[in-house]
Parts: sequence; structure tokens; C-alpha cells
Amino acid sequence: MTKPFLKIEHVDKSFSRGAMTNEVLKDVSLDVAEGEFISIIGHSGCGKSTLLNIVAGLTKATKGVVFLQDKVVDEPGPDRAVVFQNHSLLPWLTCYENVALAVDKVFGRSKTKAERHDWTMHKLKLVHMEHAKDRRPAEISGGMKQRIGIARALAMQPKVLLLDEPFGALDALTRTHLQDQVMQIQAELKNTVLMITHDVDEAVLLSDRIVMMTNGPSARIGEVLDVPLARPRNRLELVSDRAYIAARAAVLKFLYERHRFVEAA
Ligand SMILES: Nc1ncnc2c1ncn2[C@@H]1O[C@H](COP(=O)(O)OP(=O)(O)OP(=O)(O)O)[C@@H](O)[C@H]1O
Repeated sequence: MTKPFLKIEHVDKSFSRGAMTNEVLKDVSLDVAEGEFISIIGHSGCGKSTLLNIVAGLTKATKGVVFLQDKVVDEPGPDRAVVFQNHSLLPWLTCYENVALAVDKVFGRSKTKAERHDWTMHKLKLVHMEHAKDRRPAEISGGMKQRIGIARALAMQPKVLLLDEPFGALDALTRTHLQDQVMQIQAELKNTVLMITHDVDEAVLLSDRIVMMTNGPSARIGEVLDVPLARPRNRLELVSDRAYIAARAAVLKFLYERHRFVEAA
């Protein structure tokens, strides 16, 4: 691999409460190339969100470092945009204003007002939401809210897009549409993406590599699977593709045979 764009180096994370310490992550290291789409999959509670939050700069690692283009990540910044499972739009602003707010914050000095407007509209078009630009979050569906959240994240032109189960709260059909849109956007913008998912098919469909985490406590990266499928990818054609079936089976085997989830007693 060429020099990593994003580097997670020997990260440990423990949470302490009084005398109790919960070691969530143990020695997690990962190199991500520019433009790569990585999914992180693992059973509930293993520490996926904790890892994403460390990359976002929202949580501090107990040990280890994250580098983005050789710069240590130690606080949140516009170079790392996060999209959460439940949208975090401002309810009193329209869809346009929610995206424009981020654009003004990041490009207030470097782009003119007209350029910022065009930029905002371009991102709304990318997620096919320009028709609803004047509606408020309460007036649109859950899938539409997520699309605005994605538009807002893309509008910041982040170096890394961090997606924490972005489609987790959506129905299966909406989810399918959004996955296809994310693939199209990725083809156009070539973002570097780190996405948490519980959905094996979603991971295989979207990713260049799938990072599989062992169960916690002290979760670590158990395996990293390359997904050798050409792009653009078509979900219907992939159903009978041998490489797709093999990748899917490898992830399922990891999750349900080798690292089966055992509910704490
Ligand atoms: N701020 C915090 N303080 C204390 N413990 C925390 C904190 N954040 C996370 N944890 C603990 O860290 C562990 C991992 O949580 P995390 O949310 O990262 O898991 P996850 O893999 O993303 O789970 P899920 O798939 O269910 O969303 C859990 O035991 C959780 O209780």
C-alpha cells in the first residue's frame, strides 16, 4: 500500500467509573488509503462507535494515536465529517439551510456567497433532495433526513467521511436506495469513508475492505477482508457473483462461527 492517508496506530480505549475499568478496545491498528471505502463490522457493544469517535476526535484514545495525513487527530474538525444513525438536523432550519450552515462555516471566507449557494445546491442534488430544499426536517421522511445529513457532511468536503450506521434506522427499501446513492456519490467524489454497519450485505456491496472486530471487552481487529469486486457494482448482478458470495460467507463465518456473540449473563 502507498503511504496511508489515515492511520490508526495501536489504539487502546478504556472507560473508568470509580474503581471499575472497562477496556473496550485493545491495540487497534489500521491503515486506510485515500479514496478507500472501509466498513467496520462486529457484534453489538464491541466498540465500533468508540473507534469511530476516536477518529472523529470526539473521544480520546487511552493509548495510541490516529494520524490523518501525518497530522495527529486530537479534536473534532471539518476534515472529518460524521453522519450518525439518527439524523442531527436542526429542526428550525430548512433542508437547504441545514446544509448551507455547514458550507458557510467551512467556506465562509474562501468562497463567495454565490459559490456557496452553488456548492450547497450541488450537494443537495447529489442526494436527490433539491426538490425538498425548502422543507423542514419534521416535514420529510427518515430516509430523506439521512440524505440531508449526508449532503451536509459532503458539503464540508471532509478528508474522511465517518458513517455510524447511517442506514440503521431505515426500512429495507429506503436503505437500498440510499446504499445505491452512496455508491454513486463515492464514484463521483472518491471520498475516503469509514462506515460502521451491522449489515453483511451492505458491507460487501459498498466496501473495498471490511474490518471485522472481535467481541469485547478488549476488542481488536480480528480480520480484514478485501472485497475484490469491480465498480460500479450492481446489487442484482452480484447476487450470483462468486466473489460476492465468498466475501459474504467469510464475514458471516467470522461473526457467527468464530466470534459468535454471547449475551452477558
Ligand atoms: N462514554 C462512555 N462511557 C462509558 N462507557 C462507554 C462509553 N461509550 C461507550 N462505552 C462502552 O463501550 C463499549 C462499546 O460501546 P460502542 O458504542 O463503541 O459499541 P458498538 O460496537 O458501537 O455497539 P453497537 O453496535 O451496539 O452500536 C460498551 O460496553 C459501552 O458501554
